[in-house]
Amino acid sequence: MAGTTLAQKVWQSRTVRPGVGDEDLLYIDMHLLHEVNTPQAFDALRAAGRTVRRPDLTVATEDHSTPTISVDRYDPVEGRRMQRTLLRDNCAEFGIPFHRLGGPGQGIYAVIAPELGLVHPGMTIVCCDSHTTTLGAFGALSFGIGTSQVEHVLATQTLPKRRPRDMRVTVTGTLPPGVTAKDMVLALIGRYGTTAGQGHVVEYRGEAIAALSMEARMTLCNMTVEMGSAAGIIAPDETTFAYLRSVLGGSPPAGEEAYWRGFFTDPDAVFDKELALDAGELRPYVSWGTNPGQSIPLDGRVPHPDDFGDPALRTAAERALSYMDLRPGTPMRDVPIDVVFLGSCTNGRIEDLRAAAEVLDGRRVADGVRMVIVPGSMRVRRQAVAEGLDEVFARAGADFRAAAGCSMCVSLGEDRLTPGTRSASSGNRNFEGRQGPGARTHLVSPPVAAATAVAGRLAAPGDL
Ligand SMILES: CC(C)[C@H](C(=O)O)[C@@H](O)C(=O)O
Ligand code: SF4
Repeated sequence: MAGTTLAQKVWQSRTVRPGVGDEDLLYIDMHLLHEVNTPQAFDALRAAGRTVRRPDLTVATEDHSTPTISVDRYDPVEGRRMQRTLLRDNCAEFGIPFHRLGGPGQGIYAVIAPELGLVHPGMTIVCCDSHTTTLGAFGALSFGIGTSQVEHVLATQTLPKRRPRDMRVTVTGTLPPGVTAKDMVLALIGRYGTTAGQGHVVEYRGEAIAALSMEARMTLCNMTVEMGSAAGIIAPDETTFAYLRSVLGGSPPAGEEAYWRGFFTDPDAVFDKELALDAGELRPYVSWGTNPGQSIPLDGRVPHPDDFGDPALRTAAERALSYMDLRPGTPMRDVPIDVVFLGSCTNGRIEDLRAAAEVLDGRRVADGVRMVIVPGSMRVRRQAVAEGLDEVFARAGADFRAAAGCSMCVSLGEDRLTPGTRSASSGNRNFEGRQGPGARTHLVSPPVAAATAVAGRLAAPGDL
């Protein structure tokens, strides 16, 4: 019999009842909540007269619709105020720990969970958010769920789920300097498409993965969902254990680390699908279209719809070029940018801010360009200030926000772009209207975001 994959090992260890129909009943080790998509779940819970089964395994934060200019800024939009009030009240009623805007542990759910030491190898983690895949970087099985599933997990701490298939992406070689995990994942989706991972948990392995920091691994797993995947996962190694020791404040409880070390793929395990990538070949990537798969190297040119053999891809390219107002053949480096956004659960962690600061140090954001930097969490913000990055940003003329949240990654709060504005964003989605109706988004890495702000057009640090 073939060996077992990492994802299957976690799955098997968390199955409380196999084969409920075509689904297994999984135990959920950590349930994260934010203000979007949760009020209805609490209403349903109340209506059924139920309580929250394990409030101690549930953690809430406000992140999506919150202001970032200051932690106590009044939000004039009633719907947004209401959403936040409901989360706060629901958490108080059911005894769920809640991280209020500006609180020391507050930030984007996927950024704070690892910082708070809530994410360990072998866990099952869910949240009402597609980018929950981020946390697979720790060797956990971590996936997004819908509102009715949120209710189920709140009530029972379990979730019926069909077992996903196994896919593996092997990344060999070494990333060239200035090329990041963001470029790796944009290249992967650009090459294999936005449905390549459908129905699969994607395990990343290979020397290029082993060389990545935890932050970079989170970037990679974060965008794995943009490949259509159910989850991304990376086997824990010394890098993982060192991170866990640092957030847990010393050594983990006795026996814990030995348990974590059991979560790896057996050498003879068989995957349903395998892809490969050579990190050594990669360059900075940038999206030109309206889905993350429409990405090419920054030194490339805007493609022509006729370049796509598949009629569906051709039609999508035509539509994207029209929305993005781009002409085929234009060098990507010639595309001027109005706004640069650095932040999000993809690239709003301390390493991302450091990478941008390195580029911005001693330089200025170009005239007519606005650069907004939003920390992924208050902890990230404190660390950035401790390292003096706030001063680098201020000297460069960038706007480093006081409060943490999703901000301009999505336009659910007051941070949004006006129609026709073209942005370089370190987020993960470039869908039509993502940053505001009619706004045009180019996905980039943090160093490219910073270099673009300085150049006023899409650029890599080497171009400055
Ligand atoms: C609002 C939320 C449900 C959504 C998600 O599921 O990912 C958002 O975070 C996003 O990135 O589009
Ligand atoms: S930062 Fe962006 S991608 Fe991440 S949870 Fe918020 S809106 Fe979604």
